[in-house]
Amino acid sequence: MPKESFLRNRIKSVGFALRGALLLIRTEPSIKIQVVLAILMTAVGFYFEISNTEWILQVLAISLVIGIEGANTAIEKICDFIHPEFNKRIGFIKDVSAGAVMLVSLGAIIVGLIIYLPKIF
Ligand SMILES: Nc1ncnc2c1ncn2[C@@H]1O[C@H](COP(=O)(O)OP(=O)(O)OP(=O)(O)O)[C@@H](O)[C@H]1O
Repeated sequence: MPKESFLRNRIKSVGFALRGALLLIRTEPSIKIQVVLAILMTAVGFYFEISNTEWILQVLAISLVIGIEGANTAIEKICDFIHPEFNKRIGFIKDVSAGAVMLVSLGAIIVGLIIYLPKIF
């Protein structure tokens, strides 16, 4: 059987990734909230006419939070699949994964404060 072309494989992978992103948005409440916040912050960015550098930082902060939240969801699903029962080590893995989301979220909040506080006050 002939090997599929490199380009065809890449296009397929993008399709799978898009399906994953849509699944996340449709099924995960935390991702839904973050997407709503991302849309809100984009509107706020237009309202305050933030600079190109500020847009870059805001887009990076938002995509980092949503991306890490997606990875956290995947880790939680793996944990639930391999060990649905209570287990101390599974609890540790889930806590660490949630902690990673909290750390990038804190960073994103600080970026937001640095951008918008001087514009508000
Ligand atoms: N199988 C388990 N064994 C031990 N502790 C668990 C287990 N499942 C969950 N926990 C504990 O409960 C916490 C929440 O886990 P859960 O899977 O409900 O994540 P969540 O943050 O509520 O998920 P979501 O992102 O869907 O809101 C974990 O961080 C962990 O401390």
